Amino acid sequence: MVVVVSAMGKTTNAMEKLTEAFVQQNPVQMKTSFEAIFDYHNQIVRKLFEKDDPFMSKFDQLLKTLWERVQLNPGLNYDFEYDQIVSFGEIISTHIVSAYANSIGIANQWLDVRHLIKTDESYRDANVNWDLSSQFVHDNIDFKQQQVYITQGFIGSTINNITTTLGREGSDYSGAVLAHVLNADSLSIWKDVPGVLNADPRWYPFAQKLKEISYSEAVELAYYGAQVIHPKTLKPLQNKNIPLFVKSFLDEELEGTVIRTEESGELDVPVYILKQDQLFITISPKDFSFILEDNLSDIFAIFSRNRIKINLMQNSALNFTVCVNNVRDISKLISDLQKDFVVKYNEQVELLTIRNYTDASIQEMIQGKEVVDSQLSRKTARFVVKESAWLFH
Ligand SMILES: Nc1ncnc2c1ncn2[C@@H]1O[C@H](COP(=O)(O)OP(=O)(O)O)[C@@H](O)[C@H]1O
Ligand SMILES: N[C@@H](CC(=O)OP(=O)(O)O)C(=O)O
Repeated sequence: MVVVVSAMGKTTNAMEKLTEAFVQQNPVQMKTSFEAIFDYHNQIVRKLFEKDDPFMSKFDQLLKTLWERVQLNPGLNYDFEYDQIVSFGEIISTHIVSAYANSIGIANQWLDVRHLIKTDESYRDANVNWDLSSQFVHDNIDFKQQQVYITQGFIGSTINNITTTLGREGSDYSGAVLAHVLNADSLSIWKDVPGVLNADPRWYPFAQKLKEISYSEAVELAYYGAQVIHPKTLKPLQNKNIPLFVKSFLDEELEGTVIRTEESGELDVPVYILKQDQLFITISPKDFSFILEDNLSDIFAIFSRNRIKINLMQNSALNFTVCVNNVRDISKLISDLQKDFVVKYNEQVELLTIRNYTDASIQEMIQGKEVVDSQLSRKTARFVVKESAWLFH
C-alpha cells in the first residue's frame, strides 16, 4: 500500500500567505504567517509524541528549514518561489504521519515523492513525465521489502530536482499517478464527506450521495468544478481501469462512492456545481468587426499565455464572453486583452452548472437570482448569476 498524504488542514492556504509575504518582503507578515504554521503543527505533534521523542527534534529541524528558506532573497519568478515554500506543507505532514504510524506499530517507510514523480518546469501547474516517473517509482518501491510507504501528494520535482507542485488540490492526482504506474488494484481517496454528492454540502443543504458513477461522468463533474475530485485524477485511472473509491475518514464503514467503467450507469439525480468568485468578461474587436476565427485565435493565445482557464465561453457577432476564476494574475490578462480588444467585465458573479438538469431543478436554483448569461445543452445547464445569498427551503 502507498499512502499519499496532503498538507494538514488549511496549511496550503497558510503557506500561500507566507509565500506572499516573502515575495513582498514583508517581515511582519512573514513572521505572523510562519508562527501560525508552526503553532498549528506544534499543537498536533505535541499530542502525538512525548517531549523526548526523537521526532520532536526532527520536527523542529523541518520548521527551521522552512524559516531559513524564507530568509533568502526572493527571485522574480513568483510561481517558482511558491512551489519551493508551499511544498513544505506536504513534507511536514508526511513526516508526522509516517513517524506516528511507525510509533503505533504500522511499519512504514517515508518516501520523498520528489524522487518518484518527475515533472516539467511549469511551476504551480507542473506536468508529469510519465516515463521517468514510472522508472523512479519502480526503482524506489518494492513491496517485497516494505508493505507500506507514506509519501506526499501535490508535489513533484524537475529532472534537476527542483520542487514543483501539480496544482491546488493536487493530492488526488498524485494518488492517481502512483496508482497508474504501480498498476494498483484500486485508489481510495479519504475525504470529510460520505462520498461524491450531488452538490457541495457546504452550499446546498440537501446534497445526497452518488453510489456509483462512470469515469466519464466523474470527469464531467470534476471539469465543471465539483471540488471533491481534482479534474486530472480520472484519466490515469480510466486508462488502466483502476476503480476509484471516494470514502469518508469520519466514518470508515460507510460505503462511499465508486467511480469505474462506463457500465456504471447514468446519473439519476441532477448534480449542482457552483464556482464562486468568478469574473465575467466581454471581449469585442475595437473596430466593430465580427468575432471570427482570427480574433478567437488571438484571444485564446492570450488566455493560454496567461495560463488562465476558461470556465465558460460564448460568442455572438460582436462579442466573445467568458467566465474565469477571479485569480491573482487576472489584471495582467485584462491588460493584455485591452491592447487589441474592448474589454468589459463583471465581478462578483458565480457560475452554476446543473448536470442532468430538470425544469424543476433549474427553477429551484435560479429563482430570485439575477442571471447574467446562460447556456443549455442536452445534459448540462449553466448559469452565470450575480452573487447573492443562496436560500433553500
Ligand atoms: N459534489 C461534491 N461532493 C462532495 N463534496 C464536495 C462536492 N463538491 C464540493 N465538495 C467539497 O469538497 C470537499 C472535499 O474535497 P477537498 O476539499 O479536496 O478535500 P480534502 O481537502 O480533504 O482533500 C468537501 O468538504 C465538500 O465541501
Ligand atoms: N495541499 C494541497 C493539495 C491537496 O490536495 O490538498 P487537499 O487534499 O486539502 O485538497 C492543496 O491544498 O491544494
